[in-house]
Amino acid sequence: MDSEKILTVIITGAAGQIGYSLIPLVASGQTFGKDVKLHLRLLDIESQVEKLKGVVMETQDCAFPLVLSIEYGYDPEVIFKDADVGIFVGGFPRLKGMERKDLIDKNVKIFKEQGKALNEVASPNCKVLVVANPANTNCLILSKNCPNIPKENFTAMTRLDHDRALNQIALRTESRLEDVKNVIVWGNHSSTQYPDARFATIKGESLDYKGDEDYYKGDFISTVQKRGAAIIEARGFSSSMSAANAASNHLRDWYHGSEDMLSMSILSDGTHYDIDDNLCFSFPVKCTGDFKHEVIDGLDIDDFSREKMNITQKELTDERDLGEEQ
Ligand SMILES: NC(=O)c1ccc[n+]([C@@H]2O[C@H](COP(=O)([O-])OP(=O)(O)OC[C@H]3O[C@@H](n4cnc5c(N)ncnc54)[C@H](O)[C@@H]3O)[C@@H](O)[C@H]2O)c1
Ligand SMILES: O=C(O)C[C@H](O)C(=O)O
Repeated sequence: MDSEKILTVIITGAAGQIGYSLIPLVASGQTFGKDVKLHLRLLDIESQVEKLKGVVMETQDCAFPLVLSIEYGYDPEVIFKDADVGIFVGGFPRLKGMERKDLIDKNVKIFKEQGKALNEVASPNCKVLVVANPANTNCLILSKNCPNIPKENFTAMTRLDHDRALNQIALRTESRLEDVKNVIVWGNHSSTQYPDARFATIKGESLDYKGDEDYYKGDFISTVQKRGAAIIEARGFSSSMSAANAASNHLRDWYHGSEDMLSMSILSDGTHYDIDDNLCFSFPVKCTGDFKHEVIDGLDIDDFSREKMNITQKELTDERDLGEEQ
């Protein structure tokens, strides 16, 4: 008989909006499967522990059969113990009037401290997904402070942008979402990202990119780039249901593997698409199962795309340099 599969999964920022949508996806088995039992470890800051307690009570009341135990608290060295998977949702939010630099300053401190705790107490095979913004730079900082865990175990979330791009193409071409494949989001999870529809397919046939080039080089890109801001404008809060869904999709496909071309932000090593090393950059990837992924190399990069990739690379380089000043 196979031994029971058990994962210890930590979620930071668990008292927040995304946490509230993400916990049921993970705990119900939608993320890792119905045959994987879970120890849930939930972290938030000290002032939010009472709220987190309420979230824990609700999670208990869902009576999820897969959940073996739940622990919660505000000390990363306690909560990160033996973690197999870390989902980093908690961070300092951008407040009115804050510059990007202020946001990076605040989050560098958090991700340095959490990286050190992860390094000390998590499983050395721990797999990481960073959601909290600035997600790519937070992920880079986390990994730099966590030398015991291999670099390929660190990812940041551009899956929401990827899923947004799929949806825009389905709407534009009046296709079913399940028929649209092979979009790519390059670069940063920010308004400089480059959503690239050149290789997209519908029911296995190439998208008519050339026939609608003005749209795919124009409104398509800006709609996906600005979708997060449009949701904040409409809802008064940043995306949380769709962000939690994307986090779950990212982890599901990373764990189980997928036939699809997906977008994941990973730590660059300088060998893919002339992107510098030492950045957390979103690439087209193939997930091969058991938390393994490979960059899909060899796609043609035309002048238009290179220009877009350079813009987002420059932003990531600037963010990294700002972070390193701390
Ligand atoms: N990558 C993406 O696609 C994507 C999409 C949507 C939102 N986001 C980002 O995800 C993050 C969370 O969004 P939300 O809507 O859940 O925000 P939220 O403000 O509702 O929740 C964030 C939670 O994090 C907690 N927190 C703050 N500092 C912490 C720390 N040091 N340790 C642990 N917890 C801490 C807060 O107390 C709060 O409970 C934000 O940074 C947001 O910008 C990313
Ligand atoms: O929180 C934000 O700034 C937006 C969020 O990252 C999103 O893409 O919805």
